[in-house]
Amino acid sequence: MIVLFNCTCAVPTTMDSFHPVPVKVNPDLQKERDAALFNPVELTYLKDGGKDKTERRRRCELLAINDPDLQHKDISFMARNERYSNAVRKAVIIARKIKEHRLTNMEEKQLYISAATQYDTYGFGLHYGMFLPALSAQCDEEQRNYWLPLAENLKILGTYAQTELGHGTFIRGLETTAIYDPKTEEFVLHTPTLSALKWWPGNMGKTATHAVVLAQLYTNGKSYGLHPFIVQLRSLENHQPLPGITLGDIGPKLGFHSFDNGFLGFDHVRIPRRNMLMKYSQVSPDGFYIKPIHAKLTYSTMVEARVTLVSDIAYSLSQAVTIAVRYSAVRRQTEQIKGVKEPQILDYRTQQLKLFPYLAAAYAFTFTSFVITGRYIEVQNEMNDGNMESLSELHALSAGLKAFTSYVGNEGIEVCRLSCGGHGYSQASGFPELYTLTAPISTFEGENTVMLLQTARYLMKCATTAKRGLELPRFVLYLSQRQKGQCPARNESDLLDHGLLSDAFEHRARRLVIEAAQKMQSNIGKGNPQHVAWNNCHMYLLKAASAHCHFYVVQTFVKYINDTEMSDAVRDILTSLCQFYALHGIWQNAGDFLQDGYMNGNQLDMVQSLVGKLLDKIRINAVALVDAFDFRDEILCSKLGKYDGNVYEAMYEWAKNSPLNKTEVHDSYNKYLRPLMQSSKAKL
Ligand SMILES: CCCCCCCC/C=C\CCC/C=C/C(=O)SCCNC(=O)CCNC(=O)[C@H](O)C(C)(C)COP(=O)(O)OP(=O)(O)OC[C@H]1O[C@@H](n2cnc3c(N)ncnc32)[C@H](O)[C@@H]1OP(=O)(O)O
Ligand SMILES: Cc1cc2nc3c(=O)[nH]c(=O)nc-3n(C[C@H](O)[C@H](O)[C@H](O)COP(=O)(O)OP(=O)(O)OC[C@H]3O[C@@H](n4cnc5c(N)ncnc54)[C@H](O)[C@@H]3O)c2cc1C
Repeated sequence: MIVLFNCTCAVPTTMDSFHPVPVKVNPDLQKERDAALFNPVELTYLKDGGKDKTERRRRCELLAINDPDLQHKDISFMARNERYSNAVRKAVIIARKIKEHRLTNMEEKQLYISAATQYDTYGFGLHYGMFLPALSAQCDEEQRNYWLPLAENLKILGTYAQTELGHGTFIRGLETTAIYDPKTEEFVLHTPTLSALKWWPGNMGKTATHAVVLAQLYTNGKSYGLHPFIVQLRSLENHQPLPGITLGDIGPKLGFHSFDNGFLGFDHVRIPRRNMLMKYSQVSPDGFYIKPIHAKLTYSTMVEARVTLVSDIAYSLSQAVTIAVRYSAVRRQTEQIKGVKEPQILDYRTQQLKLFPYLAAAYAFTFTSFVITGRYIEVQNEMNDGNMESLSELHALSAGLKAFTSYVGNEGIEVCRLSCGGHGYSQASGFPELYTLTAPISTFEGENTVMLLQTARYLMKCATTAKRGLELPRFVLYLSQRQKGQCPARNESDLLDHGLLSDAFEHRARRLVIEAAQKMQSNIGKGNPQHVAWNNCHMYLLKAASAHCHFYVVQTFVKYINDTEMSDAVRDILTSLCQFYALHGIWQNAGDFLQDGYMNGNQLDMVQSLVGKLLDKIRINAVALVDAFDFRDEILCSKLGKYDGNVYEAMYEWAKNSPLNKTEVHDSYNKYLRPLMQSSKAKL
């Protein structure tokens, strides 16, 4: 009874509709599309950066979606071994097809990969996501010329091995050592304790042949801290671990079932001196150490990854709201008037209050990801010219935004799942994979609390700089400006003003940053050492960092609408969405706006009333807003979020494919149930 589930044949698509023309669209969904006040394709073009970019994206996605070699049964029906094997099989095909389709541009490659992997992890995720970036960023020219062609042509497969069993956050505490031996001009890599085993790196358990390993460098008897080394882990002949190397898979996890997160131990493994990545720091043949121009350049791979994760979260949250909004438009529940059709659940205010904040956040985070990616490229160019001035700023911004957006994203995906009732719990909904793929973003690439505290650390320094009247970078300039007294809103229409809303978030961020700085000062004033004062002030610091990020997102949303050309209809709906994002944020954090008297009870009443009124405006356009994300069914992988809205038919077809339905009578009947029931003497 098993059928190949993902084999949806491509039906010709028109320019405006990326979706195959369905035989029958659920009438409720059609009604929503007909009633929308803007054309979603215009918003799609805007989000993609232009009509030609949308067309290019669609072409890349269709190349993968229509490829018979990439089809397989639904991963929900696969056991872990099969899933791992399928992910590796697909990764190999993807690599071949990228060449065949001549996809040389990085963006096109990524689009193709993400369409080909659908809602599973990519079998070479760490190779492309961290190994190659680490080599690009940390190799000197000679090393680049040697290693990059090998890695780019998949002659070697890599991972990024930093975290250990005993330490993930506190990387200065990592225990793996790399001791230089000038006699042989080699480093000796060693795992001195159980807690020093590398633990977690993706694709390390079974796939990788090489790793960028982060280890404590010792030369001439002195310790110089964490440095990156490229190490061969497995034979290129038979894939066996090399002598002195212990490798394995760390076992099943909450999700990431297709991924071989691994462990790795070294027993005095020797590597050539030039396997230390030497762009920023070097060890000469006689063991002389040359230090980098900035102490934290070793950490740059993580900064790049955190920037990427903001886009990843925006993408996942957009998928979640697409599923939940479409489903809420076709699902009807609870008769209100006897004999009259039950309402669409999307009409319930509570449903709107669950979904629309995350719909707005999905757009807000998408625009934020554009800005932070742009800033990353600028700073990268400065750094390539030897100017490290903005590295701290980029670290603070990327760490904070990765944490802020992933908290909201994880929470949003779970709320979307809950909003779909029982069906949200089925694998058919797509939510279990979406949730478990996105959940660890709050942990990896820097645990979220720790990341927000890094942002707070930077903000505390800025608060001191501002107090001294010295210049601050653009994104924290507001800290040197004076508080503006009370919120000037007199009526609801004032509260819809984007400038006023952005000012409110600015005021809150500045107040909370200054408050945290004062708390730190008074704690230190009481004689506490810095680290004790820091711990005592965690609750203020976390709030300050979070408020700063929230302000950054609101400000970015406002600026995007002000600075971007768009039709009046699209501007109108994005304006409402931005107002809603900001007003809902004020309503949810009312205490912060009331605490210092910036807003009063009357203004808060108006905020709440506007949140209610904006629900109506978004309600009419909700389906069009999620259609504008432009996810094909093959990418969304959800029976609840199907473009045609024929949810029940799809769920029934999907359930029939469950492996338990292969036979009418399951083996366990003859093995267990029959003996139990037939041996029983008990009378009915
Ligand atoms: C990810 C995209 C891949 C896409 C592929 C998709 C498929 C694959 C799917 C999933 C892939 C998952 C991949 C996951 C990988 C990982 O998780 S890799 C491991 C990540 N680990 C971490 O992020 C560790 C977090 N910890 C740290 O970064 C640090 O320990 C720390 C918390 C920042 C503290 O560092 P340290 O103790 O050294 O520093 P401090 O004393 O606190 O601070 C000293 C000063 O340095 C500044 N600083 C810290 N970090 C940076 C940085 N990165 N850049 C610049 N400056 C930095 C810090 O603020 C201090 O500054 P100050 O002295 O001026 O105040
Ligand atoms: C799916 C997945 C994939 C991964 N892939 C990789 C990979 O490819 N390569 C790799 O090297 N690593 C990888 N990791 C590891 C990951 O980077 C770490 O788990 C992460 O950095 C968090 O570190 P930790 O586990 O030590 O958490 P811990 O630091 O032990 O966190 C536990 C708790 O302690 C709190 N805490 C810790 N320090 C502080 C502090 N200073 N102040 C306040 N609170 C604190 C945290 O907030 C948290 O609540 C992966 C992890 C996962 C889950």
